[in-house]
Amino acid sequence: MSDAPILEVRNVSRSYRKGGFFGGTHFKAVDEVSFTLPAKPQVFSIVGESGSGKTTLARMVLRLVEPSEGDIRLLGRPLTGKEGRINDLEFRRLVQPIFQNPFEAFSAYLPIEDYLRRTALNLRVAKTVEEANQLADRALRSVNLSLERIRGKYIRQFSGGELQRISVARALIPQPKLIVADEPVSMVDASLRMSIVNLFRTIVEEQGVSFIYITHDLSTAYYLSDQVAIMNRGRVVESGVPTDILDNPTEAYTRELMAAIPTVGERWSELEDIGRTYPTHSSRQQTGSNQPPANA
Ligand SMILES: Nc1ncnc2c1ncn2[C@@H]1O[C@H](COP(=O)(O)OP(=O)(O)OP(=O)(O)O)[C@@H](O)[C@H]1O
Repeated sequence: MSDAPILEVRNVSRSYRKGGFFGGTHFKAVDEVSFTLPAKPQVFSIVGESGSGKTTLARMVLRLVEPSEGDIRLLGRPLTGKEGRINDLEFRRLVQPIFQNPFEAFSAYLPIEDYLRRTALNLRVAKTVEEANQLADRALRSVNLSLERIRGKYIRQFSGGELQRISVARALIPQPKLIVADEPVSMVDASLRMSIVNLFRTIVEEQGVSFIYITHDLSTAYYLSDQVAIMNRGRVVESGVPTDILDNPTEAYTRELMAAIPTVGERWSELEDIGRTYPTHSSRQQTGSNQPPANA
């Protein structure tokens, strides 16, 4: 296995224009952000309020938006620029997205199995339909589904939670190194959120895939992550392991974030419940238990 970090984000900024063409000003949606995902697979969460720059940062890592300044490297190789840039096909095999709305991730007119097969063939990780079927089935099985179970079905025949699990399966088809998940559970029924979040953890541990988990939800970030970065107005204001950051926030903004979210009372009592029912990732590491909660 290569020792190169999976991802290095170095002093990355993205500017946009605000206001009219005449008299408008530029502002930085992302302002000199740096972080590293080491070679060892992990979940890195980026947490912040709406407008803090999380999606812009995710889109730069996904190469959907060009940084105005700075440098992003995947496995030591630049994502942008001319020298040694990873080509598009290779990039899409290495890095896969999961978006907020699973209903927008698939065509309404194509049976899901066709979509998954096409993903395998387009990414050239399968040469034949038979191989594509095998890859799709393997990916579906890792999210507790199978090709058999989705055969002939269209998106309207699935719930949001099932469809988001299929989005995870789609992302797993090329066996990527990194999945960038932007608010992946915010549109999923609350009762199913933990099962999807637990799935991410299992995928990290069993398949060696790293995750960037973008969320405004501190409780799932705390539970799931190896590292957390708190974003405010385009900047990372605090980062580290979740117990250090969220149990002893040093930044006023982090404390505000914990206090200002409208559902905060429920959130943090929910977190205490999570702690009781589901040990956090770091407490699991301490006890050596790797088991997801029985009811997740
Ligand atoms: N293409 C764009 N043109 C102009 N401004 C933009 C563009 N994309 C994002 N912005 C602005 O950049 C800032 C950060 O937006 P971004 O979507 O990255 O934040 P976010 O933290 O992901 O918020 P949310 O959770 O609401 O998606 C916002 O002020 C947004 O309006």
